Amino acid sequence: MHDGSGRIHVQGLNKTFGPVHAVQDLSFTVQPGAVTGFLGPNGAGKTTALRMILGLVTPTSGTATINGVPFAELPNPGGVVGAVLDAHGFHPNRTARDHLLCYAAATNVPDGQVDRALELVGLGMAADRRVGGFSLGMRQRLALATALLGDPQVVVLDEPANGLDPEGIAWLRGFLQAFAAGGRTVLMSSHFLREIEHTVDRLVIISQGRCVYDGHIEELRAAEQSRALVQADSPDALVSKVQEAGFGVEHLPDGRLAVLGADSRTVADLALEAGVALYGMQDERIDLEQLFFRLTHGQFTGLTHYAPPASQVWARPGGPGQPGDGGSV
Ligand SMILES: Nc1ncnc2c1ncn2[C@@H]1O[C@H](COP(=O)(O)OP(=O)(O)OP(=O)(O)O)[C@@H](O)[C@H]1O
Repeated sequence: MHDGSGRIHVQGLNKTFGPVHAVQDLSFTVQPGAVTGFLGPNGAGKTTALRMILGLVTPTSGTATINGVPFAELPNPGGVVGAVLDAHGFHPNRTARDHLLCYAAATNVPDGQVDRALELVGLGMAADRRVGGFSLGMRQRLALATALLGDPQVVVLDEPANGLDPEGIAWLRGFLQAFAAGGRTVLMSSHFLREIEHTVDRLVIISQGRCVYDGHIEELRAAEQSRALVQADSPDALVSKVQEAGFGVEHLPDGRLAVLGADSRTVADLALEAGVALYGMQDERIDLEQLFFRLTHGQFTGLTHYAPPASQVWARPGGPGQPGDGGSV
C-alpha cells in the first residue's frame, strides 16, 4: 500500500464559513521520516485544515494531497492514512477491543490487526475493559490505535497530547518519533508549543488561517536571542551607533529601544562612544515560547534577521519543507 512517498502537500488552501476566513492561502509540505507539528492558537484554523487534508471539508479553493492525490482519490485510504480528530466519540459500553473490531469491519481491516494495534499503544491489558471507564490518556491511546489499524503510511492527529499527563506525553513522543524514524509521516496539531516542542522535528505554525512559519524547530530555536532594552536621551544618535556596530534595533511603544543580540554592557559602551546618556537598561531573553507568541500575534518585527518574505511564510529559502525536497530526518 505504501508508494514510498507519504508526502502531504497543501497548496493555496482557503476555507470560508460565511464571513469567517478559517484558512487563508495556506501552503506547506509535510515530509515522511519526521514528526511535523501543526501549531497555532485556538481558532487559528488547524482542525479545518486537517479536515480538508482528510477530505472531510471541501476547500473554498486550493488543494490538499497525500501521495500526490486528494484523500478521496486514494485507492485504499485506510491503508495509507490513519487519523485521529476526536478522542471522545467512543461508545462507553463497548470494550476497547470491540471498538476496534467494529472499526476494522467498517474499513476492511483484518480482525487480527486489532490486538496488534492495542499492543502498539500499550492498551493490551485493557483490551476487554469498557471504554466508559477509560481515563483521557487511555482514550487518546485508543484513538491512536484506531488510526493505526490499517498499518498506515501517514498519521494525522488533531491535538493528540491534549489532556495527557507528562508521562503520557513522554510515551506519545517516543511512539511518534519511532513511527516517523521508520520512514512514515506524522502530522500532529497542537495549540501549545511546550506540549510538542520535544516531539516534533519540523513546525508549521499558523495564525488566523495563514502560515507564519514553516521549517525545522531547531531553526526557530536558533532565533532565540537576547536583547538589551534601553532608555536613551538621544535615541536617534544611539540607533545610528548600534546599527553601525551591526546590531538591529526596534523602537518599543514605551519609548525604549531594543537592541537585538546585544547585552546592556555592550550598548552602554556604544552609548558612551556616541556621547548618549542612558537612563535605564535591562537585558531580556526571547525564548521559543515568546517567538511563537510573536509569530502568532503579528509581532514579528523585533527579529529583523528572520523577517518573513513577502508571502508572509517564514521558511528557509530552498531549505527542507519546500516541495520535492528529500525529508528532514
Ligand atoms: N463549521 C464551521 N462553521 C462556522 N465556523 C467554523 C466552522 N468550523 C470552524 N469554524 C471557524 O473557523 C475558525 C477556525 O477554527 P478551527 O476549529 O479550524 O481552529 P483550530 O485552530 O482548530 O482551533 P482550536 O485549537 O480551538 O481547536 C474559527 O473561527 C471557527 O469558529
